[in-house]
Amino acid sequence: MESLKGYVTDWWNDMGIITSLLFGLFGSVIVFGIVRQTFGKREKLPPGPLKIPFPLNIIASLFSKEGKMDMILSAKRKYGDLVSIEIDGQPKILVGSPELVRELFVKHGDVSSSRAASKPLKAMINYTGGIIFGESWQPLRRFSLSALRTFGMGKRSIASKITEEARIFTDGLWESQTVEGVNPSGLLNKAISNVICSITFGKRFEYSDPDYIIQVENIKKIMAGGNIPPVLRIVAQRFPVVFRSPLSKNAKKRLQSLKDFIVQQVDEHDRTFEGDDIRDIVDSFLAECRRLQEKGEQECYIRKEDIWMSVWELFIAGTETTASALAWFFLFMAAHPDIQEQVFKEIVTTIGSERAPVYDDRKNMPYTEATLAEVLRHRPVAPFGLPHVADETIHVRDYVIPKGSTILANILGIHHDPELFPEPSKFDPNRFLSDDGQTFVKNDAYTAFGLGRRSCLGEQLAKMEFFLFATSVLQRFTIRLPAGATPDYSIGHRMMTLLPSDFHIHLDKR
Ligand code: HEM
Repeated sequence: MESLKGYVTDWWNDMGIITSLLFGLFGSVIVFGIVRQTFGKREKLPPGPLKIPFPLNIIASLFSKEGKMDMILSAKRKYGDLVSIEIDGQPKILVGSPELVRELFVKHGDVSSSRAASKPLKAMINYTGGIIFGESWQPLRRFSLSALRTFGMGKRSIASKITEEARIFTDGLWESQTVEGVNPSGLLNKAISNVICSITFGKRFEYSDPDYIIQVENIKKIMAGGNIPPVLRIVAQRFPVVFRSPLSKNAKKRLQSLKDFIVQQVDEHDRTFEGDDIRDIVDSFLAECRRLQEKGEQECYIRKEDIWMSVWELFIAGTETTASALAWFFLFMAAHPDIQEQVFKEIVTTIGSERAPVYDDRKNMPYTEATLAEVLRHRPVAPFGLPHVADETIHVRDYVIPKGSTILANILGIHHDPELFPEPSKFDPNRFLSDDGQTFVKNDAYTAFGLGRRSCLGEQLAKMEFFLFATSVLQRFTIRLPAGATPDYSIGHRMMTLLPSDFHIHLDKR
């Protein structure tokens, strides 16, 4: 018995020494880590607000008074130009200076240009991405850019279609006006979607067409987050099965309806396809599919059954952005009659009051061009661009951006940085004009269309639409706010676009 006791005591003593050693070693590692983190030059994540772990972040989001936009703007002020932050339960890196955006998206463009296809869309409608979110984005982007040039951007033919759409829109606006004025947003969405329809499907739809109304509404709802409440989005990051549950039923119905509409157009094009008469972008895709098929499957970066995803992305990227830019333009013009008059003066001297505007007119209209740039400076409608994903770990300044991180350009923060744009809250087109007011002057910090190899594919088209719609309306009407109303610059709830809260304007014939 005595010997057993002695054995246990010895063993305990021995273990005590080993345990002490282990504890000592463990403690040293921690102390070393703290010292190294505090004093050593060490790679670290960019600073940012405290990350609240799941599921506490759901509770925090329910009680948070700060909107998403405010949270992001205040993060730049508090933590600087490179911030790590969680949005809807997902970690992101926010890039808040034009130099850093260039460094990351241009200099490190070879490892920062991927995007990740949306999990909800994959789960709900088997969407794996096209030009924007597909894995074969490089050849698809090259091909789409050339197709867009052929059927849209910079071409006189599409310019005249845009001007015609702008006329129909302006008439519609005038006819819809009541004593309370008119909210331009609904008609704008229909008109701008029609421009994409003209380019992709070779036809436009009547604003009263019930099927078209459903699709415009679908795009609007999808852009607003597909009816999925923010809390559910946080949960779904952990449990993607939510996207297959009855909770997502409405969202899925909308997504499927838009998919069916596009697939139907593609099938119709396929049935009537003639190789020597390429009518629009869908025909261009079909012709490319056939060419690739003849060359053999391996090189096939687009298949007929995938075309809908690229067309879908053109609608998603090209409708609400441009429609919101124009909505902000109307609001700013109504709120600043003096600026509106200066734009009108330029319209009268350059275009006159009879001839319809053409895109070339902008070259002689620096004040108008400056006003349009100032709208997108003040309210960049794609405030964080589209998410990029780091393919490799990226070292930038003293920080590290780990492989797989989602990176967003904080365009809104850049455009409201007083160092880059003095008095950023002031709407002032003069910041884009030379001292004599005769020349439009670029500003390198202006990043409304993004930078680098994933910058906006539709920039030229968007600029054409913006100019032609804005001048077509102001040529015929004065815009004003309803009597007694003050301009509301607050931002309507959206995921990726920055659109004004609902507002009314009054039109008076010139
Ligand atoms: C005022 C209107 C618009 C603005 C401010 C705008 C802005 C942007 C921005 C900031 C990006 C993301 C850049 C990045 O990720 O680094 C983007 C991407 C894109 N935009 Fe636009 N956009 C507008 C209109 C349009 C239109 C009309 C089209 C239609 C054809 C379009 C098609 C695209 C596409 C396809 C992409 C993705 C490019 C890629 O992933 O490679 N955009 N846009």
